[in-house]
Formats: sequence, C-alpha cells, structure tokens
Amino acid sequence: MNAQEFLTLFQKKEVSQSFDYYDDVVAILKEVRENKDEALKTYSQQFDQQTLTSLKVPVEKLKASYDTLEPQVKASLETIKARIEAYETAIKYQDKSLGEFRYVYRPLEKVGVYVPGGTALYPSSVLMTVVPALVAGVSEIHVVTPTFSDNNITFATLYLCGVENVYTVGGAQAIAALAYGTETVPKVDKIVGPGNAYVALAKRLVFGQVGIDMIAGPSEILLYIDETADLDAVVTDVFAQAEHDANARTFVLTESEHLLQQLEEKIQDQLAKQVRADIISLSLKNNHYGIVDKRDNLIAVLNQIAPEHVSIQHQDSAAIIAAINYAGAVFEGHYSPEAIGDYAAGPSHVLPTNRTARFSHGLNVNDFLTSHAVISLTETTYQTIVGAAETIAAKEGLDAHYQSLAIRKGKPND
Ligand SMILES: NC(=O)c1ccc[n+]([C@@H]2O[C@H](COP(=O)([O-])OP(=O)(O)OC[C@H]3O[C@@H](n4cnc5c(N)ncnc54)[C@H](O)[C@@H]3O)[C@@H](O)[C@H]2O)c1
Ligand SMILES: N[C@H](CO)Cc1c[nH]c[nH+]1
Ligand SMILES: [Zn+2]
Repeated sequence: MNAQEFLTLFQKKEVSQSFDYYDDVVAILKEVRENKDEALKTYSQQFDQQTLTSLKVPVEKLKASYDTLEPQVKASLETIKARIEAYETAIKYQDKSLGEFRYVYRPLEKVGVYVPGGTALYPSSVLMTVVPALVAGVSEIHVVTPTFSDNNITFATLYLCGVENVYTVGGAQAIAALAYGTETVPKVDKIVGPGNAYVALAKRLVFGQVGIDMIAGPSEILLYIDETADLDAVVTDVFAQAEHDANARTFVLTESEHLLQQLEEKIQDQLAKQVRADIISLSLKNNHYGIVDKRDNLIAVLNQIAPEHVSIQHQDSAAIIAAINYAGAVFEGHYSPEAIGDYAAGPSHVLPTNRTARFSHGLNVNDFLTSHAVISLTETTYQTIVGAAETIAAKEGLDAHYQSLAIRKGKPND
C-alpha cells in the first residue's frame, strides 16, 4: 500500500484498539482496590493458573536462582549492567545554580517496576528498569512479575541488582496492587516498566493515583530499507519484534516495490521455521504493513506512527534520521539491529508504543527523579519586579496576593 492508504487504515485501527481491553481492565482495577491480596490470588489462578499461598518472594529464593546461573550468564548480565550504568550516569540531570534560582533534582522514594513474564522471561527488562532507578538513587524498589518457576533468570537478575521486594503477580492486577496498595504489595509513587496490552492500559488508567513512565505496550518496529540492506537480516528483525506478542506491530517502509516483494517472499519462506511461529503468524496476520512510496511521504508516515523502534538500513540513513521527529529509539545501519538495543547497547529498551512517542520518551534515569525550583531573590530584584506582579494581582482581583506583594515594597530588610 502507499502512504495515504496506510494512514487512512492506521487511523481507523488506532481508534478501535484503544478500547479493546477497557472493560476487562477496569473490572480488575476495581476488584483489586476492594479485595486486595485475595483478588490478586484469584486473578493469578484465573489468568496464570497459579495457586499462590504467598505473594512475596523470599530473598533466599532470589539468591538460589542467582546461585544456579552458569558463569557465562552471570558474566553477560554483569557486562550489560555495567554498560547501562555508564550510559545512565552520563545522562543523569545535575542540579543547576542560576544565581537567584536553583533547579534541583531528587530521587523518587518508592518505585514499582513491572517485569513481564507471560509468554517469555524478561531478565533484560529487569536490567533496563532497575539499573536506571538505582543510578537515580531510588530508595525502595518493588518489582511485580508473573514469574513463578524456581531458579529462574528473572529472579537471579533481581538478586544481582540487589532488589529484595519481589511479588509474583502480573497483568493489570499487578498494576492495581502497586497503585492502590494491598496487604502485601505497598502503594508506590510511580510505576514503570513494559507489559502486554492489559498492563499498558492498566498503567494508563491508574495514572494520577500514581505516576507512570509511559505506555510501554506490545513491541513495534519500523524498518526503512533500500537495496543496500541485507534482506535476510531484515527478515530476522521483523520476526524479532513479532515474536513478542500477537499484538506486536511491524512496518516495512521502502521506496522500491520490488524490494518489498522480495522481503515478503523471504518472510513467508522462513516463517514456519521460527521457534515462536504461532505468535509471529498472529502478529504478522493482523499487524504487519508494507508501505511503498517516495521519501517525503514515507517520512511523514514514520512520524505519524511514531514507532517504538525505527531501524534504518538504507544508504541515506543520515538524511532519513535527520528527518525523524518521533520514535522511541532509532537504530542506524546493519550493526545496530534493534535486538542489540533489547539487550546490550545501553539505553533502556523500555520505550513508548502505539504512537505515544509523539509525546513521550524511552525510560531513563531522569524518569526516577523529581525536580523543583528554589527561588531566593535579592531585595534589588524584588523591588525591580514587584510593580509588575502587583499590577497583575490587581487585575486578577486577588487582593490578598496584592497585599502580600505590597507589604514588602519599599521596606528595606535590614
Ligand atoms: N514497549 C516496551 O518497552 C516493551 C519491552 C519489553 C516487552 N514489551 C512487551 O511486553 C509484553 C510481554 O507480554 P507477556 O504477555 O509475555 O507478559 P506480561 O507479563 O506483560 O503479561 C502477562 C499477564 O497478562 C495477564 N493476562 C493474560 N491474559 C489475560 C486476559 N485474557 N485477561 C486479563 N489478563 C490477562 C496475566 O495476568 C499475565 O500474568 C509484550 O507485549 C512485549 O511486546 C514491551
Ligand atoms: N523488544 C522489547 C521492547 O519492545 C524488549 C526485549 C526484551 N527482550 C527482548 N526484547
Ligand atoms: Zn525484543
């Protein structure tokens, strides 16, 4: 399809998607708010087939998971953790002193982290959320995850990061627990982390009661390719996002109809051989788009989709990247595939989906800080600006404000 045809379809789909899970998620939020731990256990039975006697994971169990890791896995986690720490430390906001003003940053106190666990384990999401929080200086981290097996790599990674508060609960009910608090799970100040459509919608609905990082829902990739791209590699990039979720979305943009046909043939040839072919097929059936048009129209489409990931495998990558305004993260060239960002590049893989990169950004250390201005005016500055303030206070009819300003006027503080 061309750019215009795609945009018409995209708009219709976007409107219907946003309500798909609404009733289910609202019911879950209400139930957890009222019945707390009991509701969490009932939902774990219903959605995860787990009979839970307790929800909190003992630290010994986290340690046991860590102790059973092969040395190579421990070393890989350490390597990635160090890269994330270095990156987040480099981009952390510092207090600014501007004479009569200061702008200061403070770490959040209590953060809730969602680590997915429905159809795969996500130790990488532990690193991509917890490490930035630790670099920010967050004092309490509470992790919820639908991860139930003994000796699993998610628990091991949590232990490696020093997280002690871990609860085996997932889905919208886990978000409700962190937002409202239950007997076991405390209410937090902000919830971060990725998850499926239920998790993403629940976060959206509890915003205001607690802070959230963004809508980090089912994965997406947009690949912009030309003849210089290695099509076999591009096929793996398409499958790598589609295998996350039947709701994952993949977009291929190109200026060449022939190239798109070649790619689609390769996708069909290789689909059946994929380990997660069932999920990939569902994702590709409903959420895979090939768009052929001229450069300007493709860039306009890209900025409308504002995809979670953009991968540019094109000889003019620099020019295309310069025109991208909205994306979760952009990957340039053959050696920056999206999958390296999922695990090891450095910036967090927790990124906005479903067009929300038009107004939000990927998770980073600064999302775990709050900030405020400190105002310390000198008398000279005060006397210079008080007249303007009085004038507007009078126009607003707020007399007590006017008096608070006027009483200090012309009275040297000696
Ligand atoms: N945007 C990002 O930054 C990012 C990063 C990593 C992963 N992801 C996404 O995270 C998601 C992981 O999904 P997942 O499903 O494997 O794990 P998940 O932990 O997000 O969801 C599993 C939970 O969903 C709930 N659930 C399942 N079916 C339900 C139903 N019918 N009704 C109510 N609740 C139900 C269950 O409680 C289950 O515990 C994928 O969509 C993946 O693409 C996104
Ligand atoms: N691609 C996901 C973000 O959409 C992140 C991830 C974790 N593990 C593998 N991939
Ligand atoms: Zn991925």
